[in-house]
Amino acid sequence: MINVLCEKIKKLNAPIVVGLDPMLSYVPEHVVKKSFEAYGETLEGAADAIWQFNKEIVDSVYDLIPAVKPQVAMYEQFGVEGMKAYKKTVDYCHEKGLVVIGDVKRGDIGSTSAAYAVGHLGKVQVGSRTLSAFNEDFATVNPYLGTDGIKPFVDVCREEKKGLFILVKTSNPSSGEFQDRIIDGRPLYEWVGEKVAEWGADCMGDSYSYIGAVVGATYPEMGKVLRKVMPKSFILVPGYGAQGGKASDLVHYFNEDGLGAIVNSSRGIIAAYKKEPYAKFGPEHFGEASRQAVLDMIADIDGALQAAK
Ligand SMILES: O=C(O)c1cc(=O)[nH]c(=O)n1[C@@H]1O[C@H](COP(=O)(O)O)[C@@H](O)[C@H]1O
Repeated sequence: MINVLCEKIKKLNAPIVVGLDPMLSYVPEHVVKKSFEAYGETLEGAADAIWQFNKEIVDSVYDLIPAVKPQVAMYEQFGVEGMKAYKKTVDYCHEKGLVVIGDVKRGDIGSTSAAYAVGHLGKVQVGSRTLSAFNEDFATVNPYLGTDGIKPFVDVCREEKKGLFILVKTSNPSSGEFQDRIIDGRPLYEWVGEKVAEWGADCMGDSYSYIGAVVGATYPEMGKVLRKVMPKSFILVPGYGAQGGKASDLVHYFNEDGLGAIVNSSRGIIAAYKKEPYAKFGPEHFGEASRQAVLDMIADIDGALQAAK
């Protein structure tokens, strides 16, 4: 799947991923109203609203982008109905030819990680049948438990030709509390980055490992160092847009081949219609607002990469 991701990025000249993080407050009133009329003010009504919202956004942008990243928490808050909307979203994005990065941030002791890996990336044995549950192409994983928490995910990825993005340096303000602590003379995030490179070393696609990393856009100096620590790891870069990351900050996350990183924006794209300069589209045309925001993001990142050459 890492090869597919690289090919799509090259073909579209768009190293970006649209984060499908649908809070109910981002869904325009006319969409919510319709879902509530059909299902009432219930968890099912909310789940239907976020699914209808996602569908229109995906229909509006799928031809411009290689991948989407649904964030499971936004669905999970609506319980089982929300998780059904998550699964519908994953399947619909696949129908549209998109690579799906399940932002599930899992990771536990080995046996539990194995179950997470099977549920999200692999197949589960049910009597005589082998069935897919969520079936995303990549998953985000938390490495805090160490190698035996990661290995079951790597094993499933190898078997299924899927991939991981492992948290190395996160974009949030408190990420330094632990991640920047100096251990044996080096920050923890560097140790984790080195480990990601090691875990991914025998998991190579054509040019990149399918065991990738997450490094936030909000720490560009650290991103520059981590690019060198993990030269073959694809880096998922969240934090562009709503969290303040700028295109010029991101150029060092890429390798000289122009690949090696994929930049996420969630709120900046899906809630574009709520803010300038996209408010002119109005809530009725939120999909068109998202499309324009995607076009602008692609041009912004391309401009920064060209300027850095
Ligand atoms: O793993 C992630 O995707 C992630 C890691 C990180 O360090 N920071 C981060 O913001 N994310 C996710 O990326 C998305 C960012 O959303 P926006 O800030 O709206 O673009 C959310 O789904 C976060 O959960």
